[in-house]
Amino acid sequence: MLDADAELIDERIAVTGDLVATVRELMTAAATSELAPEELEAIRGELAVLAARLAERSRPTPLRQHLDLAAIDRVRAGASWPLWRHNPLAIPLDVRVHDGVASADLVPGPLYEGPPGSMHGGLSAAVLDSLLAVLAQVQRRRVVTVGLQVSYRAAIPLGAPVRLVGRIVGTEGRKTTAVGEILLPASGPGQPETVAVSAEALLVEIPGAPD
Ligand SMILES: CCCCC/C=C\C/C=C\C/C=C\C/C=C\CCCC(=O)SCCNC(=O)CCNC(=O)[C@H](O)C(C)(C)COP(=O)(O)OP(=O)(O)OC[C@H]1O[C@@H](n2cnc3c(N)ncnc32)[C@H](O)[C@@H]1OP(=O)(O)O
Repeated sequence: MLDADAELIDERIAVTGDLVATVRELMTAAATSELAPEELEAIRGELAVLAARLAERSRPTPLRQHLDLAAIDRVRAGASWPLWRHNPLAIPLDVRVHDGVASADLVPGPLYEGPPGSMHGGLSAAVLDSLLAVLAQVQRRRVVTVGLQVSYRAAIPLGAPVRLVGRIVGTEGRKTTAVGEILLPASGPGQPETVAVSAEALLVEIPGAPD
């Protein structure tokens, strides 16, 4: 690949990431705005114009940054992995892997609501699945999830920080078992974090290099 092509791809990845981050802000603003209905209708018209403009040239699926062998090396050297940066429907996570433990910080926003005031269980499952799949992929295994068992132990309030952690507990042939947790902050100094959600994933290696 020519340097100029690589630069263009890097620029597209960066600019689309920023665009999608702004779209996420827009999604929250649209869902929660209490402006007058006429104003909402006017804004909808302006946004429809922008959506059509973006769609003038498009690809079939979202832009995706590849967690390929080179990116895996960077993550193993301490860089975080910006998971789901380019898909506004997914919850973005900056995943770090240190000493075999994957972690990410998250503040559940208003759009993550399931039961009133707390995070939707399917979304909790999705973020843990993503974290554990990345962790397996960082071991240079191209995997898909074939099973995910989730236990919901405490509600996750919206707007407050939580921490995701995950580690691999077993590998047998093509199969990797990994466990993860969503942790609520300690209530005070010296207090433990509370496990709000725990999950165990069974991941199976599929042919091909990680990408
Ligand atoms: C929107 C998604 C985007 C995904 C993006 C991916 C990467 C992005 C890049 C970097 C970031 C990475 C990840 C983060 C993002 C998201 C990832 C989330 C992960 C997922 O969300 S991924 C989607 C859901 N996932 C599937 O779409 C899998 C469907 N599935 C199959 O494609 C086949 O099932 C396959 C090919 C896996 C195996 O098929 P096969 O024919 O090659 O092999 P076989 O059947 O022999 O299974 C081999 C051994 O696994 C055991 N085994 C199989 N299935 C089992 C089950 N359900 N329970 C218990 N054990 C099971 C067998 O018992 C045997 O075990 P044993 O060897 O001991 O007999």
